[in-house]
Amino acid sequence: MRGVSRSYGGAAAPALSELSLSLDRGEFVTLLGPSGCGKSTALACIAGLQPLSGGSIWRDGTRVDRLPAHRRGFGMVFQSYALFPHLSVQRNVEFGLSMRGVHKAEREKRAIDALKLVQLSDHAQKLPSQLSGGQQQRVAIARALAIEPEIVLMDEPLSNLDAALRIEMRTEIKRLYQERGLSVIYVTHDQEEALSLATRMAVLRHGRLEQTGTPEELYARPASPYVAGFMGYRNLFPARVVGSAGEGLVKVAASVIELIGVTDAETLRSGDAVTVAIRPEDVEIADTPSAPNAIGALAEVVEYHGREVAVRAVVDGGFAIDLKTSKRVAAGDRVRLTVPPERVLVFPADSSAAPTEEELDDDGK
Ligand SMILES: Nc1ncnc2c1ncn2[C@@H]1O[C@H](COP(=O)(O)OP(=O)(O)OP(=O)(O)O)[C@@H](O)[C@H]1O
Repeated sequence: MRGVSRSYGGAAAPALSELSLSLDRGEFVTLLGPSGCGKSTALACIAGLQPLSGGSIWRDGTRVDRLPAHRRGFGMVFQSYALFPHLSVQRNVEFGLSMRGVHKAEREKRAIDALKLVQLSDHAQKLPSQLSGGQQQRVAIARALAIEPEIVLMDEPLSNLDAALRIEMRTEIKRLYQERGLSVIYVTHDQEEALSLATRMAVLRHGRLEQTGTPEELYARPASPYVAGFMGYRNLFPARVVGSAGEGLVKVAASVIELIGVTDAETLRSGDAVTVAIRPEDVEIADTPSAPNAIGALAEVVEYHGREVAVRAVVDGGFAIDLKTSKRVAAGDRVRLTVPPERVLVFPADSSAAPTEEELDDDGK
C-alpha cells in the first residue's frame, strides 16, 4: 500500500490517512488497533471492496487497486462467516470456484481437498445451520483456501467464537498458514491474537500507521505509550524527569515514587513531562530491600489467575500499580516492589498519548 487514503462521504476525518504498508511473501501481518482506527477499511481497500480516495496498491509491481475484487486473487475470511444458508457445506466452498469459472469436476476435487484441510470432510453434505460456530468459520476458511490464493485477507475471523474455540481456531489458522505457505493480512483488536499469530504487526491509530515490527519488537520496545497500551503495559502514568541516570537512563518522579527507566528520547531534561509504561509481569515482589526501583506499597486487590495472582498495589498517596506474581500475597499485605530499570519505559509526554480507557476497554481488557 502506497500512501493509501480513504474518506467516507460525510465523515469529518478520513478513515485511512496515507497508509503505507508492505507484505512480503510468507509474512503473517496483523493489523491491530481499537474500534474505528481503520483496520477493516484498510483490508477492504486491499480486497477491492472499498475504493481508495488516494494512493495506490501494488502486487509484485502491478497496480491492483483498480481491478475488481475477484480479479485480485485474494482469499477472504470475515467475522460473519457469510455462508449461504441454503447451500451445503461443499457447495459453499465450491461457490468461489464457480465464480472463477472452474469446471465441475475440478471444483468438487478442490472443495473436498479444502474441507479435508480444515478437518470437515465428514460434514460436506450438511447445511451451515447444522454446524457449530467454529465449524462454520472453518467452512469460510476452506472457501477462501479453495481458490488457492497466495494471499489471504482475514477480518476478525474469530471474534464471533467463544474463548475456547477462539484459541483452538487460532492454532488452526497458524497451522494452515504454515502448511500452505500462505501470506496473510489479519485484522484484529485483540492483542493476544495479534501477538500469537503475527510474524509482523502493524498498529493503527486514527487511520495512520503508529508502529510496525515483529511481535518481540513491539512487546519489548513499543515506540509510544499508545502501542505500549496495546502490548499489555497496564501501568501507564504521567511523571516528571528529575535527572539523568547514565547512558539511555533517566530518573523520573511520579507522585511519591522515584524510578530509573530507559528512554530512546535524547532531549529529555529535568522538569520535562513524561509518560511511564510498565508491564504487570515486570513488577516483582522483592526480597532484597536494596533492589533498584524499590517501592513500598499495600496489596489492595488480589485476583487468582491459576499459577499467578494479579495484584493491585497502592503506594502512599493513592497511586496504584498492577503486577503479576507467583508469590503468595493476600489483600492487606504490605509489599516491597521492584522493577528492573530496563523494563521501565519512559516516553516524552508529547509522544503520541497513551490510549484512552475507551480504546483499551475496546480491546477486551
Ligand atoms: N461505510 C462507512 N461509511 C461511513 N463511515 C464509515 C464506514 N465504514 C467505516 N466508517 C468509519 O471509518 C472509520 C474506520 O472504520 P473501520 O471499520 O475501518 O475501523 P476498524 O478499526 O475496522 O473498526 P472495528 O474494529 O470496529 O471494525 C470509523 O470512524 C468508521 O466510523
